[in-house]
Amino acid sequence: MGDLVIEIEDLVVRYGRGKAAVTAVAGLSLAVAQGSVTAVLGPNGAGKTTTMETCEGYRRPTRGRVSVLGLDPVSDRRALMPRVGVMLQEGGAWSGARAVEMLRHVARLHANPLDVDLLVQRLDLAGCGRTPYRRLSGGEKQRLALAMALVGRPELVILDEPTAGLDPHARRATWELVEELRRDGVSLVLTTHHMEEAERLADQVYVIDRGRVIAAGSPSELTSRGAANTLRFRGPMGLDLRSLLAALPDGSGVREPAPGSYLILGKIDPHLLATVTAWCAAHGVLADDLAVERHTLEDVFLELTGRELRP
Ligand SMILES: Nc1ncnc2c1ncn2[C@@H]1O[C@H](COP(=O)(O)OP(=O)(O)OP(=O)(O)O)[C@@H](O)[C@H]1O
Repeated sequence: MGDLVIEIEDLVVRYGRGKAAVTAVAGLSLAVAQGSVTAVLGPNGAGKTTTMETCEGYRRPTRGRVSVLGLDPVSDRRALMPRVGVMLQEGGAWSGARAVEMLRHVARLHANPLDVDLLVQRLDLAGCGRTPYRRLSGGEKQRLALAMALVGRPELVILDEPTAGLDPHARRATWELVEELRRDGVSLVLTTHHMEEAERLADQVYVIDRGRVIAAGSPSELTSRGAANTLRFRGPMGLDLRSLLAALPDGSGVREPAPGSYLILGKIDPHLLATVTAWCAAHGVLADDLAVERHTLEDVFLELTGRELRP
């Protein structure tokens, strides 16, 4: 691993005090290597935003240590500002200002900004360039926030759910931009609850749940841990999972993540496939859409927590 641009050690962040206190981050450690893309993947409320805000200097750790580009995000905030591009979930913009004017203003604050016109074109912001911020659509706000994070050519970019609410076209444009930045040597951290996004973009993924890291590794390390494949089928809801599990080899798992949607985890081989179809035949179940698929990060999360990544 090269130099670290972010180091978080045993971070605890609590909101409120006493009995009403909420522990949003509960002893989380992670590291971001220079020039890499790191994804922080977790369900709603896992503590992703709180962790990112601590790196951005907006929150103080209740306990633990956070270092960004070797500096303290709170006390060295001024020194870090020009070097770190931040995209918040809420955009952080002025309601009456026009989109492209805002971007030009932010560009002027930086010594060596990107070409604003090019960025506007890449993020498809030309059509709404004269629209006041408060009138932008959700997707336009997201794209503008991304442009504002990138315009100063930061060394490190922190993106909180950069593609939430974007249509597939805008999502792909964002992914391509992230890939280009990485090629240019920029370090990126992004939070997401989309496993496809983490799988496609990230060199390193931290899966977090309830304020803690529950698994970490490259996407292929994570998905090849435990089960390599997943068998899926659809059938009537509420099948007897215990009976099905009893028919399967030791080490297999059976879940019904959504009503009528079944998932079998474990060593998926021809014998197991035959066992499942035989069980279905014996129980009068016609298995629809039966498919063997590569194990995904979504499956990893389900295996580790018994819950789904997305609500
Ligand atoms: N200002 C606050 N005051 C009290 N509790 C808070 C505050 N901000 C967040 N929390 C709580 O802290 C926990 C973690 O929230 P956080 O926003 O960091 O999660 P997240 O992983 O980013 O979630 P999401 O994917 O929904 O954005 C949640 O239980 C949330 O309700």
